[in-house]
Amino acid sequence: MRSATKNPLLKVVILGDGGVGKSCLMNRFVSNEFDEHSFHTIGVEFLNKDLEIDGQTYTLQIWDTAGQERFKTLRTPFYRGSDICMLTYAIDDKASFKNLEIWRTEFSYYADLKDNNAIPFIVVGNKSDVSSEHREVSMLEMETWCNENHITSCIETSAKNASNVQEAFRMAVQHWIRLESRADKNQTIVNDTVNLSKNQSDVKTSCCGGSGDETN
Ligand SMILES: Nc1nc2c(ncn2[C@@H]2O[C@H](COP(=O)(O)OP(=O)(O)OP(=O)(O)O)[C@@H](O)[C@H]2O)c(=O)[nH]1
Repeated sequence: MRSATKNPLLKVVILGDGGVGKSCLMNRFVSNEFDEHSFHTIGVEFLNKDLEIDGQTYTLQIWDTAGQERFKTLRTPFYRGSDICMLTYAIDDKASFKNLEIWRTEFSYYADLKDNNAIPFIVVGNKSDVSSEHREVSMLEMETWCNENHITSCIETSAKNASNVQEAFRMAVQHWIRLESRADKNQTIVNDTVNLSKNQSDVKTSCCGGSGDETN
């Protein structure tokens, strides 16, 4: 998180296969608009949007990336410094769901993650408005994959009818808040440990000083 502005600024990257609806999700969330004929993204685009949670306003800097393989070199430099990674697929496209693993690996590599748990991943199954005969991925499959990959946040959305889009971003930030407060607690423990060893070395010094005085 960068704290140059008054509100915490969170960098959110949206990843997933071309055509799953990443640009539409961002535009629905930021502008409450939907484009039936959205064009493929080339490289990356970003938009900012404020979100309030428990009286605190967070500025989300949302990076919409190009899902097509040919744009890989254009998108990957933008992964570093991310606070939240949204792994997206379309519920009527099984291949896009299967590719989540590839997206997660690509993100972890180029964001230079040491620990996958250090960044909130959220899995988003978009196009939940499609009719049941077109559905290729069930909720259970999504939840199972998330459990297996230790991802605790997942949700189905529709950028088309606006279902759960606000909730998806809210869920991601809430997850980030939980991880951040856990990291703060760990930092407090580390600081206490350092202080404790500092006190011990103070004691040693005065001991040595004391014995030195005695020999003189
Ligand atoms: N039915 C339905 N269609 C959607 C939804 N979201 C996006 N689409 C359609 O899916 C197509 C692709 O949407 P985009 O948002 O451009 O997809 P993208 O993931 O950004 O694609 P790339 O830029 O190539 O990575 C467009 O025709 C959208 O209108 C949705 O929730 N429901």
